[in-house]
Amino acid sequence: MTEVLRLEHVSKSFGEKQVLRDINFSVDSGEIIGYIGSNGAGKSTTIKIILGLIDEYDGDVYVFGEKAKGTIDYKRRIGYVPEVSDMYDNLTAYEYISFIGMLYGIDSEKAVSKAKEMMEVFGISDALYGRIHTFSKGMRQKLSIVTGMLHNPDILFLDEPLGGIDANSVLVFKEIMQGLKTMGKTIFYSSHILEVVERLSDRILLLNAGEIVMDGTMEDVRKKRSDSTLETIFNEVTGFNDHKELADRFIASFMS
Ligand SMILES: Nc1ncnc2c1ncn2[C@@H]1O[C@H](COP(=O)(O)OP(=O)(O)OP(=O)(O)O)[C@@H](O)[C@H]1O
Repeated sequence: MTEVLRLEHVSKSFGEKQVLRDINFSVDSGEIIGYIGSNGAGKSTTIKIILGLIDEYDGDVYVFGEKAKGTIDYKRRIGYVPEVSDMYDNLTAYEYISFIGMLYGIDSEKAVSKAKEMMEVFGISDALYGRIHTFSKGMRQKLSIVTGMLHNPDILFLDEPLGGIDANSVLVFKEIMQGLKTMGKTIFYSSHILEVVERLSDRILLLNAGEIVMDGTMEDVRKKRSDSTLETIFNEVTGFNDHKELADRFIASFMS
């Protein structure tokens, strides 16, 4: 196995607020990493640092063995499906795909024909000439998955990729992930849908308040904890067991 990603002592603050504290981990090629944590734990920030979208941070990030800061070469080998896609809404899907293809040096016709087939799989190829601002949330997300993979990346970063995606397409998506894994692709996957994370991941990294508090395979994790699902383990590790009281409080607030 070849190491494709390493974070050493990565810390990040926004103003006074420290978001990441001394993050250390490495990832080998072909691994599927489930990166989980509560809202605001710092998952997207970590991914953006790795991708070079945030460049002010402490510590070091190595991608494909090279220090990431100031380098852009590795970006061609990386795919990114962001949590919220920043698309050019006035473009048609066709135009957007051609544009993304161009950024990656893929001929426009080739990019569109590849993307059209991928869109067919997700049942949205009819929208190829539609303007993106007319797309539903799920359609946008599917287009984002298509464009994130168009250039056949070696590592794929998926930040909550299933938002708005229908149950049938989720099944297809899970099979795609398994297929990519068989091909030796590396997948770094962040999601709150723990049932999917549990099923897909070789390894779980759990981020709590900016620190990695768990790093292991599902088997390792289960051995250490008596609970059997990732959801209960997540609740336990993040010290969360008052959901009933919180729900009662929430209801009481608007009833008063
Ligand atoms: N550009 C920014 N400026 C200031 N604060 C930021 C910025 N980006 C993120 N933060 C803060 O950093 C913290 C971590 O945010 P991040 O988006 O990484 O969390 P996350 O784990 O991905 O959360 P979620 O599960 O809700 O998507 C949050 O408190 C957020 O408000």
